[in-house]
Amino acid sequence: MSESQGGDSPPVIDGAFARWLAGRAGQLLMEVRAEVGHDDPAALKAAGDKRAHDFLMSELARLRPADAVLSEEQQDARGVLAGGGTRLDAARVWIIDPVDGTREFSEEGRADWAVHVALWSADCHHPSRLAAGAVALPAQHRVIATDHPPAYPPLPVASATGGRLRLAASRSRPPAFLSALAEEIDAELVPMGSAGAKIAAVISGEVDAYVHAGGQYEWDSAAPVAVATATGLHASRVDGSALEYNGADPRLPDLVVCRKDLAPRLLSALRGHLRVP
Ligand SMILES: Nc1ncnc2c1ncn2[C@@H]1O[C@H](COP(=O)(O)O)[C@@H](OP(=O)(O)O)[C@H]1O
Ligand SMILES: [Mg+2]
Repeated sequence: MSESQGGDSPPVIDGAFARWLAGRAGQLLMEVRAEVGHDDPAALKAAGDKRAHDFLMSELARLRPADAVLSEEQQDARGVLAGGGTRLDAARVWIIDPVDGTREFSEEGRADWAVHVALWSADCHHPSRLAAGAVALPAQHRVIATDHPPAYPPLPVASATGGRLRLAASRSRPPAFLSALAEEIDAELVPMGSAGAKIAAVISGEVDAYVHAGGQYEWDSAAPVAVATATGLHASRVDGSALEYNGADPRLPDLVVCRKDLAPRLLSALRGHLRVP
């Protein structure tokens, strides 16, 4: 059931639970799209955000009551949890983005938007401490998750035949240096919405890498980074340092996700574009 929406009853194992939760929120978002329509994009965005957020929050409260949650709508690290303490004292924190690629969600025909559900655990040995994660891509009819990580991506045809690399980039806010970087490594830019959809495109081998800088938050990348890492891909800050989650400040402004073979070349090229303090 690795690409399915999950079964009917909520799974006990966290990775399968993340898949179940993200898949169900995705189904709700498809219903919202059908009900509200695309005539008023702002109304559709607001309705989708609310329906998916309310569903994720109520299911997490019902099925994982002892865990904390970090989401776009609930990011205050100092907010006291039901059992006492704050998110920063919690052993387990769900990092969720009810709709990633909100703009694309509101645009008719676009499939580059996602639901993100990740679990940060103080006990996890990986530097990111992401113990589980799922990315639902409802309009692509798939959910990818850490319980059954997707296979390591094949070389995209262009790369395998010596053609240009393909770099996924934000449609609206690509890093200022990206065009120069792409030229330097002979890559073409592939504009796409949603961090989750872009990382899913790296995982499937549709593109070679996703590079972002200039602003983003933990919920934009936690779930897809959990899946990419479980798949065996490289995921780091653009300076090569580790991605860390559940910080007091949820800003996590940059990242690069790519195949392991490409990481040294991409990080070396990126170094030339980073401002050294
Ligand atoms: N410069 C920036 N500052 C803050 N958030 C940014 C950003 N660039 C991208 N993001 C966020 O990262 C996600 C993917 O962006 P993009 O589609 O442009 O690649 C979006 O999340 P949301 O859709 O959840 O708001 C977007 O808001
Ligand atoms: Mg987002």
